[in-house]
Amino acid sequence: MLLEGAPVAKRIYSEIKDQMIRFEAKKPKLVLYCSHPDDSTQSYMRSIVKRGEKLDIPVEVIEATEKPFEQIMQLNEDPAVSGIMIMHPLKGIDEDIVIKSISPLKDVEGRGPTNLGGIVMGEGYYAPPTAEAVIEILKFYNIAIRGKDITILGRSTTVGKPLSLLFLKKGIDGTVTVCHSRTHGIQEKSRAADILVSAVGKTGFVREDWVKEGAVVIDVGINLVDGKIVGDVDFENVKEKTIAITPVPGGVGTVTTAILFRHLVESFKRILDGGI
Ligand SMILES: NC(=O)C1=CN([C@@H]2O[C@H](COP(=O)(O)OP(=O)(O)OC[C@H]3O[C@@H](n4cnc5c(N)ncnc54)[C@H](OP(=O)(O)O)[C@@H]3O)[C@@H](O)[C@H]2O)C=CC1
Ligand SMILES: Nc1nc(=O)c2c([nH]1)NC[C@@H]1CN(c3ccc(C(=O)N[C@@H](CCC(=O)O)C(=O)O)cc3)C=[N+]21
Repeated sequence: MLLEGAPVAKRIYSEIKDQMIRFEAKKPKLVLYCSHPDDSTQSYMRSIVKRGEKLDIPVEVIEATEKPFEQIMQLNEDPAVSGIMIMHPLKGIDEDIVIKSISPLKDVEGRGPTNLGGIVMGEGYYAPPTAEAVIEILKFYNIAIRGKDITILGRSTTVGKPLSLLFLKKGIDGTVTVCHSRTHGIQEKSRAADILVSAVGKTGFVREDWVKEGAVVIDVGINLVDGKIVGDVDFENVKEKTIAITPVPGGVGTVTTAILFRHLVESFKRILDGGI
């Protein structure tokens, strides 16, 4: 089975549109905060702006000045702003400090300590959209997670590490192994998985002999080869061994942006309900 992201994203966008109708004239706004964005960041920002246009949700791009802290404080206090995305990399500015200064309510990418820490505790926090997208795809296609052996390749703060915690949550109930560049026996650990997730950022990283017969493979990687997007998984060979696999493009990435907008609408609702 091909685990396409489009139907998953479509359902999320339709839920967002339903909620927007209930808000009537009021609208959430997303701010993309950037400093000298590189090509990949610019293209991602363009795709978010476009999606905002389709959903009739304003997306504003704000460039960093020499006083980033004051800018963020202003955005935190502005009731018209529902979500803030700190575009990575933030050139010439300490990105960590800026991330820590966003209000947790508006941290729709779940990058700050409150939201990241919140995943350890449970509900009510924003998980990084990419990590959440992986779980969303598995649930959409009714792939059982409970009690399964899951191997995650990659331990970044935006994907691998938070995803391991989402899989561990009570009610999701996966058993997780997280691998990284210092892991011994990564091939065996991959082969042991019922569900294998690759978030490494290397083309052809996951080969056929790394995958158990009948496994589910989720490819988070986005790598540019000759101007084309490819994942981490040697798709053509690996797919024969799997019962389900995500394509790249058209898989996890498609759902990631939808989750981002879902968080934005949630933040908008919370701010409406409770004030900032
Ligand atoms: N689909 C989507 O929406 C998104 C896709 N991505 C893509 O996912 C991929 C991962 O992104 P991100 O997590 O930010 O990347 P990072 O570069 O932050 O992390 C990569 C991880 O892979 C590990 N790794 C690198 N080389 C090896 C190796 N040879 N063996 C084992 N582990 C290795 C690193 O280990 P160590 O920690 O030891 O260095 C690290 O934990 C990228 O291709 C990125 O473009 C990212 C975000 C969103
Ligand atoms: N705060 C922050 N969050 C990010 O998530 C972030 C960032 N900064 N800075 C830049 C990088 C780059 N990035 C990409 C996302 C999608 C595609 C991409 O190509 N997406 C395909 C879909 C890919 C697929 O379907 O799998 C598309 O939009 O058509 C590329 C690059 C996010 N980034």
